[in-house]
Amino acid sequence: MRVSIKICGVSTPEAIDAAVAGGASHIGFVFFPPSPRHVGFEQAAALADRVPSHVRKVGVFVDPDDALVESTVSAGRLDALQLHKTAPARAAAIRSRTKCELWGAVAVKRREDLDAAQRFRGAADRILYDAKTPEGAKLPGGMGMRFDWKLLDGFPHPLPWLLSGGLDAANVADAVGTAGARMVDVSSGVESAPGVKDVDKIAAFCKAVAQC
Ligand SMILES: O=C(O)c1ccccc1NCC(=O)[C@H](O)[C@H](O)COP(=O)(O)O
Repeated sequence: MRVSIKICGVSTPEAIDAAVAGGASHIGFVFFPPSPRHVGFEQAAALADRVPSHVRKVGVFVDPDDALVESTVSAGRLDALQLHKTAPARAAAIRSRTKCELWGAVAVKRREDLDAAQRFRGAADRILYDAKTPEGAKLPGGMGMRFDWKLLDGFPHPLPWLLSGGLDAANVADAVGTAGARMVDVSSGVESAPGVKDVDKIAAFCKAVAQC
């Protein structure tokens, strides 16, 4: 069965073109100013114009307020919202208000961290399992950190889900096989420097996923 791909933290037309050429189903725009991948409203609008309609646009947020969500959904013509560090009740409210597909990010280091996924039942449409970044880290994602993929093996997922955290062309086949993922997300693993997407790495990642 085909494994779907989200290329996250895209901020240039070249990276969009590479993701689309590689067969990505989703492209992520980060709306979080401390991130090297942050895009503003006008930039998001211009990038969105470049994304063909069969590829879904995902806004990535850290516990956003309503004003930010509304402005970016409109500017980036977003199809889905990926919320980090956001309580399930708040996620449900944003989902109800925007009518966008809602993805709840679950930060994982130990097995008990997976309990958070259950709390998104009824509040989200999909779970993104991502590596938990260290206490006090500037970013809750996009840091190239992995977690133990074996934690997901046999886990009773409450919702459709995707695997994230420290993936790259060299390890994605192992990750998919170990976790049983049908969808993967990558950011720093297809970059040459923080926030700088590398079109060759995007192509290599997509090729590696296609061979899973
Ligand atoms: O990527 C960011 O800068 C970011 C900032 C704030 C919240 C989330 C962020 N990224 C979330 C993602 O979906 C990343 O793709 C995911 O964490 C995996 O990143 P990486 O380990 O670098 O592949």
